[in-house]
Parts: sequence; structure tokens; C-alpha cells
Amino acid sequence: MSTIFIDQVSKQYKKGKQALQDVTLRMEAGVWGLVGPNGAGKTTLLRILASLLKPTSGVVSWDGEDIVAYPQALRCELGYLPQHFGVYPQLTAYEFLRYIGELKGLTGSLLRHRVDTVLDLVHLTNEANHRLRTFSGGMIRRIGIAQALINDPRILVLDEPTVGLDPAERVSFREIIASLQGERLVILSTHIITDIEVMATEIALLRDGRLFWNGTCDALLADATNTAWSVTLDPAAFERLRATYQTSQAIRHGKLVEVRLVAHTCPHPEAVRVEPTLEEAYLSLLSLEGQEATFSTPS
Ligand SMILES: Nc1ncnc2c1ncn2[C@@H]1O[C@H](COP(=O)(O)OP(=O)(O)OP(=O)(O)O)[C@@H](O)[C@H]1O
Repeated sequence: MSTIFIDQVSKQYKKGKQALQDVTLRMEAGVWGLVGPNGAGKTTLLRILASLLKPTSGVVSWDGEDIVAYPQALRCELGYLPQHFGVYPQLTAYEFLRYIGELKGLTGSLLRHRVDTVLDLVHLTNEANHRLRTFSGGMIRRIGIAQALINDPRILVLDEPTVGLDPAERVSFREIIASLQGERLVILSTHIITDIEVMATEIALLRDGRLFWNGTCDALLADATNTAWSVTLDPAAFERLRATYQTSQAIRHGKLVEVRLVAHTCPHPEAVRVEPTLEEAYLSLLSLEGQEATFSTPS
């Protein structure tokens, strides 16, 4: 089945604000993109899903099992990459992955096979015997992805997996996600909307600790119809427009600036409607200041 059901989950940190409020969401097998502004509650939700943090109230179940009360069943099938991933710098890449594999209960030839497989997936086979203290930030991120995959998990929870990856490695990460076969649930949080566009089948948007919107990429684009505009202006007019509207792109052509922006009504007499990108659709949704996303199609 590979289904997570988040039922009215709230989280209040002891010395902090309400990080999640009454979040209810059913996540079925596929790739889910969890998006939202800084502080929206993404990491908090992912840590709850990875059973590292208990909600203040609400229930999370995995294929019908309550994972807050009984986290063990989920942990065997989980791969998790935290936002801030720490390693043992004195270990080699191979030793570290072997150690994580052992913690997950792998042994013998299966353990060796999985370590080799994940090193190959993240293109670090040649560095297998190098100590982690010699790795760059991007390489450590790749080791993080490798350790999350070591047990061939049925549920993969990745908190900002592509941060620090160079463009080629980001493409290769997308290929890894696309290559995962079978009934699997992948949940990844990111601020990079292109990652979502390429990888995710479903999007969940958190805002101020609440589930603000969820649906497919196509539904998000459909909801944003008529909200992307293009206009070419002189720099002073561009600055005036930028003070009022959310611009998504500005390209200089000599003395003029070609601007793309998001607005729910025509922002300038010379502006023409354009097809929104997914990023513009996301910005359009977020620009509904303080409102529920009433024109969305939540499932
Ligand atoms: N351990 C903590 N104690 C107190 N407050 C916390 C703690 N962790 C997070 N918060 C607060 O909870 C809210 C949600 O934080 P969270 O890290 O889940 O958001 P996020 O969407 O992952 O943000 P970002 O995109 O910046 O990583 C924020 O207001 C944050 O300051």
C-alpha cells in the first residue's frame, strides 16, 4: 500500500510558536513535493513522519499502523535525510555507509551489495575509501542521499535533498528518484520548484503551519491560469511595478527590462498574459495574502 495518513496533526514546541496546526493529508505511493516559505513547518512535519518527533496532538499512520505510538514498524522501512546531516569525519564513505546499513539490520553480502549500489547511484564509487572529512559539502549531501537509500526503503523522507548539489548532481539526483521502482512513497521538501516540477507527482504546500494547498502540478498550473504577465518597461517603471507586484523574472535588453510577474489583476496597461511556469503558479498561490486558497482543488 505505502500510504501515510496524517490526521489533524499539530505541533507546539515547548519554547516556540505553533509549528503545525491541524494538518490532515493522505499521502499515497508516488513522489510528493513538500513546499512552503521559511518557517512554514516542513522540517517539523518531516521529522514527525520519520518518527523522530512526536506531535502535540493528532495521529500519523503508515499502512494503518499508528507510527507515533509504534514507530518501530516504520523505521525498518524508512530512509531519512535530515536537513542538517552529520557524518563521522574520520570514517571513509564505505565505512560510514556500512555502519548505517548495519544499524538498519543489513548484514553479509546483502550489506556489501547495498553499499556498492548506493555509492554507484550517487557517483562516489571512486571515493569509497576516502575519509569523509576530505569531502566537499555537495559530496556529503550525496553521502546523505546514499545512506537514506541503503535499506532500499519503502518510504523515503528527504529534507531539502538538493541543497549544495551542483547542477549536474541535481540532475543525477532527479534520475535516482525517477529510477526508484515499485510501490514507494517519496516525500521531499524543497525550495527549488524546478525539482518539484521534474520529480513530484503531488504537491503539498504548507503555510504558517497549516496545509494551505495540495494537488498535482497540473492542478497548481490550472489554478494559476491568468495570473502570469509579461511587460517590457524602462528601469524606473520596472522599479515602481516591482514595489507592488511579485516579479518572477527580469531580463535587461539594452535600456529596457522585460519583466514577468504574478498578479491576480492586470498590473500594467501594456502587460500581456503569459502561460505561468510552475514557480509562478506557486508564487501566485502564496500571494493570496492571509487567505485560504479557495480556488484550489485540494484532495
Ligand atoms: N526545536 C524548536 N524549538 C522551537 N521552535 C522551533 C523548533 N524547530 C522549529 N521551530 C519553529 O517552528 C516553525 C516551523 O519550523 P520548521 O523548521 O519546521 O519550518 P520549515 O518550513 O522547515 O522552514 P525552512 O524552510 O526555513 O527550513 C518555525 O517558526 C521555527 O522557528
